[in-house]
Amino acid sequence: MNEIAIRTSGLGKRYRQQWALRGCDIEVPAGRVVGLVGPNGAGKSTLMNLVVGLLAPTEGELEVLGRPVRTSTVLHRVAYIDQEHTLYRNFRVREMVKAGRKLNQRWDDQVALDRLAELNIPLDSRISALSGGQRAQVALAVALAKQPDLLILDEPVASLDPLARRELMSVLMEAKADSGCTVVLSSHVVSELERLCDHLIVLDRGRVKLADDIDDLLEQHHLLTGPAAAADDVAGQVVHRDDRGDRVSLLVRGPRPEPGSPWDVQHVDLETLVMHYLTAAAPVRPQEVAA
Ligand SMILES: Nc1ncnc2c1ncn2[C@@H]1O[C@H](COP(=O)(O)OP(=O)(O)OP(=O)(O)O)[C@@H](O)[C@H]1O
Repeated sequence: MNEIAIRTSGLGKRYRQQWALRGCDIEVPAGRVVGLVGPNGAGKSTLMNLVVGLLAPTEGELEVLGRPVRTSTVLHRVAYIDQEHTLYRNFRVREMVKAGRKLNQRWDDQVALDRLAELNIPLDSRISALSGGQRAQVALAVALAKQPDLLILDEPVASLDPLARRELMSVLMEAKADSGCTVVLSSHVVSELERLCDHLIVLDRGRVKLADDIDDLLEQHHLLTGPAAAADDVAGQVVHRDDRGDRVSLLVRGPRPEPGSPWDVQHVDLETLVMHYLTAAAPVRPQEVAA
């Protein structure tokens, strides 16, 4: 299947004078588990809110599951869990399930009820009386009962303790394996997502720094250490450079140096890769200078 779950072209969102997201070009193949990473204020929530139709773009194009978001019925194929876990706190769990049934065309009661039973969450409990981990699990059960083709989770584990995090992630991955839907998860922390995701988007100050399948990213990047005098001859894009006297360390996107070159070549792990992209100087684009 070659369907594209999310495609954006020149996508931008501005709040008054400030661009929260700009020049965003991404293409996420269907079926991926996508990690959306970046520091505070990078634009992660803004991008997610655009994808689920809660915000309208200021500029650019956005297609979700092959359709423009706001002009089609695509949104009933999308489920979204925000940082507050999108629940009515005065409702009982049973009432959340009932509301889901009423509001969603593709709703499957059994999906929600089976998951809640597996997690021992009583249907009579008030949402406000549940622990943070249980609330997150109810939100996930409700989202999965929508039978979405695209599931978006904005920092789903940020407020959870380590055990609740692990449990939520394991339920999520099990559900993903069952349904094959595309999942997008945001976090500040790469290590939190690394084991789960096969596609990565790195945002910083409203710009996409990196967007690709993780295997390809790790294949294409190398850490080189060698003589500073040879740095200008390295093939590929130097993402990050660290000078230490007459020696230099480079993170390079491109071909591996030939055997016999003066470079010591090492693989790069995902956390180091992202850190180097986030600390690399932001490129200045002509429209930013003019704006
Ligand atoms: N409703 C709003 N009005 C004005 N500015 C906003 C609004 N929402 C977000 N912003 C600004 O847009 C930028 C991107 O914010 P966004 O919430 O998308 O980032 P984020 O990566 O999700 O951050 P965090 O990790 O802190 O949640 C920030 O500078 C933020 O202050």
